Amino acid sequence: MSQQPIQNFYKDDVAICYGCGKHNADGLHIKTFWDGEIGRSTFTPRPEHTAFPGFVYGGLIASLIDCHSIGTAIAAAYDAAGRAPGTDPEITCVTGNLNVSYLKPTPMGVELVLEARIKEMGERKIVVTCSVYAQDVETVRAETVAVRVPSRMFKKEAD
Ligand SMILES: CCCCCCCCCCCC(=O)SCCNC(=O)CCNC(=O)[C@H](O)C(C)(C)COP(=O)(O)OP(=O)(O)OC[C@H]1O[C@@H](n2cnc3c(N)ncnc32)[C@H](O)[C@@H]1OP(=O)(O)O
Repeated sequence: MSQQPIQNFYKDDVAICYGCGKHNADGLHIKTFWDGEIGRSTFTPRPEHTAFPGFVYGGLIASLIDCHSIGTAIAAAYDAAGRAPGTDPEITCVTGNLNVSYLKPTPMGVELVLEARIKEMGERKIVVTCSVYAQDVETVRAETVAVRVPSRMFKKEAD
């Protein structure tokens, strides 16, 4: 298991994503630990992340899956290239498609565990599956299409 989350290797000037940017003070700070096979993440929803009494808002869960799956895709792509994360040329992805199935209501008050796996590793398209567990019960399952893009896509025109 990597000691550092892949998000620690995102360049400082672009690390402002609401879901996973280390420089977004109001963000969720989602962290992805890749062990060569599975991307793991944990998150404990806060009271403001409630949908209805006792259960987690689905949009929050989709956000967790989104950034964790993109992080898993990026970490796996560095692995597939035989390179350490953060080495140049930088590998960057965005979400092309995010498909989420809510299998059961997800309870508040417990740590959620996310496990993501690579289903397909293409030149540009990386398909990632992700399950969310609450106390070992799978409550959500998703499939994400991560698309590799040039890192300049993250820069503003003026930069
Ligand atoms: C490290 C620092 C990071 C730092 C930054 C950290 C980022 C955290 C990211 C959080 C995640 C987000 O929320 S990202 C924000 C939300 N997402 C976006 O805004 C993306 C908006 N969409 C786009 O920009 C574009 O549509 C792209 C880049 C996704 C694709 O456009 P394109 O570049 O023209 O792609 P194209 O050549 O047609 O296709 C390339 C391959 O991807 C597939 N593909 C393309 N689009 C899709 C799609 N929507 N759904 C399924 N599959 C698709 C194609 O079938 C093809 O597969 P094949 O033929 O190769 O097999």
